[in-house]
Amino acid sequence: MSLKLHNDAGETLSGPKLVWQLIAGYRSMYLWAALALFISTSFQFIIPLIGSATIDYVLTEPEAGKTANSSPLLRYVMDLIGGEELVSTRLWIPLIAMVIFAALGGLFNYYQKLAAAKASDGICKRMKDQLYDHIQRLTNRYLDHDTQTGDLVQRCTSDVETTRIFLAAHVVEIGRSVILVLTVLPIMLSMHVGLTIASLGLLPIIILYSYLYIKKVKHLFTEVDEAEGRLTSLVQENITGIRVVRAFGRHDYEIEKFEKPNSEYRDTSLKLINTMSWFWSISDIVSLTQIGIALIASAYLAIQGSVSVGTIFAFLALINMVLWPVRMIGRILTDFGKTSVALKRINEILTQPFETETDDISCKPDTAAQGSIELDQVSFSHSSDSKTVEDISLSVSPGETLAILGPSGSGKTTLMHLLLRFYDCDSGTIKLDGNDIKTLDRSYLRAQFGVVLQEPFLYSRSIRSNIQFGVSQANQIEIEEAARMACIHDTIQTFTDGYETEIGEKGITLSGGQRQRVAISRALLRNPPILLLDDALSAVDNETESSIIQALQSRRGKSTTIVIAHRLSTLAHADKIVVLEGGRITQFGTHKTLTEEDGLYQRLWNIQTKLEETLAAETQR
Ligand SMILES: Nc1ncnc2c1ncn2[C@@H]1O[C@H](COP(=O)(O)OP(=O)(O)OP(=O)(O)O)[C@@H](O)[C@H]1O
Repeated sequence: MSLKLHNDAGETLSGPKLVWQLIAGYRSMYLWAALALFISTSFQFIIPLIGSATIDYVLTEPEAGKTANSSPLLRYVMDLIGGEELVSTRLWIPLIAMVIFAALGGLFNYYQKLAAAKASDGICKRMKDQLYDHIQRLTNRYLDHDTQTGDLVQRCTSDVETTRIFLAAHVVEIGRSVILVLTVLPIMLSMHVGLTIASLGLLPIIILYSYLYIKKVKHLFTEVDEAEGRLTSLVQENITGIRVVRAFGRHDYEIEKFEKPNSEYRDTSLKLINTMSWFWSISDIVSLTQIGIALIASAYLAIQGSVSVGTIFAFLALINMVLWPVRMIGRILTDFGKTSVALKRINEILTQPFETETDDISCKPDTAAQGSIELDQVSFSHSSDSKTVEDISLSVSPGETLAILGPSGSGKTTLMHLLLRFYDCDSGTIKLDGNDIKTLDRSYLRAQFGVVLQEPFLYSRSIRSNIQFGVSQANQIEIEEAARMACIHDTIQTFTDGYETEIGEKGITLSGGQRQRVAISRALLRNPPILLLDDALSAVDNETESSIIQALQSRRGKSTTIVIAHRLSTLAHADKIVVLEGGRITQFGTHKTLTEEDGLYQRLWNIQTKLEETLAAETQR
């Protein structure tokens, strides 16, 4: 059952509606917990009443007026445990009765807590699953511009935990408070109306005060949560970039940079603690005043002889039973304030549109693509300032190799992202096998590509599971074949654990070139109709580069290949070469035609061949 925490207008629900929606699917479990709570609370009531009845009918001298002023309820309780004649000779009866009721109360309390914990853990697991699932499907625009990784992590962990604590400890506690107030009140009223008013008169004030106070300070919970989110993001970024910090000797700068959000977090936390301390102190003063008033009123009525000692004993025990949960209402409201802020932040993610939200799929072929690609007047901008790629038209036939060259920032990677529909082009069309990719199912579309991104990301898992990432059922022979083509098989064999070698945080660190080659193996293992290599050989040496190119050429005709590179040696073999400058195609041809044509390609060719000649001459000397 999926979680829906907002109304039709997309606003996060609030108050009881939010809690009701949150516990959807687990309401019956909470009902059982509430029932257990009710039974456990009832047993708790009986204990002081047994004590009071024993005081009034057995322990107090039966002077005129005293037992006569005892309440009918205590009379009933005394009869229930056997009557004063029996109890006066067997004082252990009330004692055993109290122990039995306490034990039964404890047992039901245990069940109540277990049911609430199961429900809260279940709700939060569902919430985390849903968040994780949703994050996988968010649009690239949202991930690029509207959020930070650390903040996302905080929402999925700390905010969910805040919710869990509230659900485990407080949802049933609200029930307890309501049950207590609703049951204790008639019991007290049945015993003595005046003393009840004196004992509970401040209760509405405490409840109203708690409600208004928490409402007023709720914004502080948001501030603390946001400050924590900023801090988490900074820590996450810093740990990821720790080598850069060290290489540039920027520890002091980074420590100083950390100081500000860290201080902000401390200051907002302190502000919240200070505000809440005031809240608790004032609520304590009112509660203690309430007990004081009850004590004075009891003493006055006892001196007058209008209430029995047992009634006073019962009242004092019952006031404590009610005041504690009423004071808990303050804590519940506080935690509910925190939880509703956390849920709002969680809901912000859950209400983000999926990247597939506006898809209008009219075409989902059953077979793999042939691999023909056609771009017709494609334009796209990352921001409203300028176009990232403009008016791009080109075509690649199945099995052909297209190379893209261009200065940094000219839009090469963006073009690749458009092919994969990480973004949709603003105008123009991209077709795969004659079908507009906007009409194709995204997972079908992406399954047609083997991609090596510019910064290949590898998981902290074994080399095998990294290569196997896109084809989990691939066997050892297929994995090794892909690794051989990417010229990484021999290197893997030198590792003690071979393909089982753990990489990343859990194991060895691969060099940049090795990472690229593992990523190429991963892409090749899919045997994709289209292979996209974005600067995928930039970190490998010339010799390995030429071996990989040879291996790729041996696959010629099997896949359409699109290669982005800065080194002309990587591009020269391509069937077609496109030169991209400032987001536009400025040259188009083959290596031969472009070396003869005035332009960027020729200039780079001249520089690179001259460099190679100089190097060769230097080596001969
Ligand atoms: N997610 C993004 N949000 C905003 N702008 C972006 C984003 N990605 C890229 N850009 C901008 O788009 C332009 C083209 O970037 P792109 O990565 O496509 O260039 P490139 O030709 O692949 O560069 P390089 O050769 O350095 O990899 C750059 O000006 C870059 O700043």
